[in-house]
Amino acid sequence: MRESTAVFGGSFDPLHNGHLAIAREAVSRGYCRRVIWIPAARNPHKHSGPQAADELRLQMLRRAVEDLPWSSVSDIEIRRGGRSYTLETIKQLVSEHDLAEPWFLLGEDAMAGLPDWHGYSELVKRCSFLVCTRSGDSDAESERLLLEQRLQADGVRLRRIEIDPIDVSSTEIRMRARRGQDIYQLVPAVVADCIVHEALYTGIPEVYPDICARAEQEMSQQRFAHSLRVETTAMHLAERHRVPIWPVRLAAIAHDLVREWSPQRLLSYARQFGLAVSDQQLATPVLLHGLCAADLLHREYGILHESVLRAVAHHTLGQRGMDDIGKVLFVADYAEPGRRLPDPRLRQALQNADLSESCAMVLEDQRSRFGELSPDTRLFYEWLKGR
Ligand SMILES: Nc1ncnc2c1ncn2[C@@H]1O[C@H](COP(=O)(O)OP(=O)(O)O)[C@@H](O)[C@H]1O
Repeated sequence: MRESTAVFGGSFDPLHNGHLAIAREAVSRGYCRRVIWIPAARNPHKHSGPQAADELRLQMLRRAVEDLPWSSVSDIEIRRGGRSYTLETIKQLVSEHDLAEPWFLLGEDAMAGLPDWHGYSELVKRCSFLVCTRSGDSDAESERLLLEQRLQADGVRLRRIEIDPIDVSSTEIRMRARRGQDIYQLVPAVVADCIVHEALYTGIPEVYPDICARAEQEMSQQRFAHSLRVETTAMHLAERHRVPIWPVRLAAIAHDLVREWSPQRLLSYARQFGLAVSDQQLATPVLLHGLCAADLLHREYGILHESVLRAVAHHTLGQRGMDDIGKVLFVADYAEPGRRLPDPRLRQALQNADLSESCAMVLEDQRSRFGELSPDTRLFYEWLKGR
């Protein structure tokens, strides 16, 4: 059947609910019976390539559409490598799959740039274009019509699908992932799981080796060995409590990065970069080492992951509202196997407790050893106990 296949090309870095919605509309409105998703190796109109590796983008896409009988994924552009020219792709698809004239599925933002596509005049003879536009956007309507007339004069065969706008973009998802914010509302769950598991777009796996090397170089041997044990303990805890591993690893290896700085150096760093210093930290500057390490991760390594930064900043005194990554670091720092605990049963108890109970047990142990908790830590304890 002519024009029953739509080719949907894009970077899919990553695939999101907006992409899925337009493909679904194209099928449910009867324009095509199937959609072939084609992740680009490299979009020729963008300065930089995709951030996620080809294999991962492909894997996310495959998992996201595997239950949609009208969908299939092709890796021809990734296999071809280099700039992904749609003309080459269409020619190859037509010859390999005996496709009649296919549709090419496009978002509205891409429509205006069509005349600049490689081999434009040949491309428009080989496929028709299905363009998704925002319904109800009357301001843009006259501009749209002008553009359509221009394209039609060039021989472009074009159909519009009006859809309710889906306000989501891959850029937004990458930014949210970088900050460690929730993305489950914006992408299929399998895609979100993959992004979280691989720490995609966070920059964490990329900077981790440098930070680890710096920790080894700048810390005493003893302290570096402690950091490594905290990391291992934290990874076990993270696995047991289903907390993402990469942010935990980074927080653990970096938490004491500046622990051996002198009080003067900590105070002058905090002053230089305008960090808010509490009275307690002013009186005992070593308490600033978490805050300074978190600031350094952000400033020198571009880490924006909010949970990692908070976990590192507050690993010594704890914090009301601490999330799971913070709790894992807090517990691992106290209970790593190199620490001598007065009550050996604590380690055993931590095996079975949930993360909030574990933090509370650590605080109770600290109180029995060192006396009253500091005011901030008391607030943390009361919060953990639901008070
Ligand atoms: N929220 C959205 N609603 C409708 N179309 C979209 C949306 N997001 C992206 N698109 C369209 O999906 C296609 C693929 O987008 P993308 O993966 O960002 O790849 P690229 O920008 O590299 O082409 C483009 O044609 C784009 O216009």
